Amino acid sequence: MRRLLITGGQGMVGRNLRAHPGIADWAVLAPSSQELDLLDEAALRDYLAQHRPDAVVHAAGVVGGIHANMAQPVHFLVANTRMGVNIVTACLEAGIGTLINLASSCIYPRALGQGLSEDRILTGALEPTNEGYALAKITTMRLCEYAMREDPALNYKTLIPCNLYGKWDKFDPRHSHLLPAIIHKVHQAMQDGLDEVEIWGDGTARREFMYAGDLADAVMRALSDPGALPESLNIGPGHDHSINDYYRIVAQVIGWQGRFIHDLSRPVGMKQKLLSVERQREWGWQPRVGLADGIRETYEFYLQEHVT
Ligand SMILES: NC(=O)C1=CN([C@@H]2O[C@H](COP(=O)(O)OP(=O)(O)OC[C@H]3O[C@@H](n4cnc5c(N)ncnc54)[C@H](OP(=O)(O)O)[C@@H]3O)[C@@H](O)[C@H]2O)C=CC1
Ligand SMILES: C[C@H]1O[C@H](OP(=O)(O)OP(=O)(O)OC[C@H]2O[C@@H](n3cnc4c(=O)[nH]c(N)nc43)[C@H](O)[C@@H]2O)[C@@H](O)[C@@H](O)C1=O
Repeated sequence: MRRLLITGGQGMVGRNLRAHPGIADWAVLAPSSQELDLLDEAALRDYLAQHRPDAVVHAAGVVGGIHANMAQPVHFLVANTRMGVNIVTACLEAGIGTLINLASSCIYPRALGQGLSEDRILTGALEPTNEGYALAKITTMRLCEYAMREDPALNYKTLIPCNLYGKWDKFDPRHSHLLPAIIHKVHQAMQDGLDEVEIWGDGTARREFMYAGDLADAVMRALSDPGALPESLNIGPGHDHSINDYYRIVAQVIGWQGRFIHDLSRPVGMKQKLLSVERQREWGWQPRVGLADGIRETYEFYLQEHVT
């Protein structure tokens, strides 16, 4: 059986990948950061030499929502750049032919708003609230492209997902992305009998969110024929909603009937970042899980894992 190393195998994306039915075709290596610290170049080299994976999915990273990114730009830039450079160079050294690298829609110029197509990366200034993280992601993506330029036999391909949510998400408000934050806030309001929930900003900014189980499906498909992938490929539903819409939809799914207020002192970040899914369509794939269903699944997970 072919061996697959999933970095970040204990994280949200990694756990969803390990739960995908197609993973049964692979012997999976999913070390935690304690077992394999990707910041430790020598340990990574030894690990690859010992375990000799046939392919690698790079889903490890220092990841968080707008608040975490703004609070720790040094950590987000340094750790993600080091991890990215280490995994790509170690894979090259170990002679691994297939690497699926995960970037993020925040690598696009902030002013574009919508129709973010893969050829527009590095055509304008980045969003300041996550610039450090975006620079790290761009560096790793470009490194993959340079590696393929030097050796066209390699498949070091980058998937660029939109914002994600799902099982194994982080719900702690210090780290969370928008959707898990809403689930936590609305659930807490319901538990505490509150009739008000606070939205950061005026709620008119827009975000594209995809269920992490769908990203796992895209990664599995990428692994099944990495040669068919372009160098970089956006992954998302191709439509977005306003922040206010997400709050309304979560409240509906959870069954909370209070009202929303806006805290205009909170950060808003990009007004819109909607991916172009033209290449994704040509690739012949699209996400399947609708927003209300995905939120329902995520809320069930939250209730099982996070509420005592
Ligand atoms: N969540 C999102 O909305 C989006 C995520 N992405 C990308 O998808 C990928 C996965 O994100 P997600 O699953 O949400 O993130 P998580 O925070 O859930 O998981 C990240 C994983 O990275 C691992 N990790 C962190 N530091 C190290 C290290 N030094 N050495 C080894 N492993 C480390 C952690 O391992 P451990 O738990 O063992 O410490 C953790 O399990 C990232 O590249 C992210 O940028 C892209 C777009 C959107
Ligand atoms: C995927 C991408 O995700 C990150 O970018 P982001 O999309 O800006 O992050 P976010 O998911 O935290 O959404 C934030 C939007 O939502 C609004 N908002 C309302 N109320 C809450 C709230 O309660 N929490 C949060 N976090 N945001 C809120 C908030 O005002 C803003 O408009 C990158 O840093 C980087 O990690 C990355 O790659």
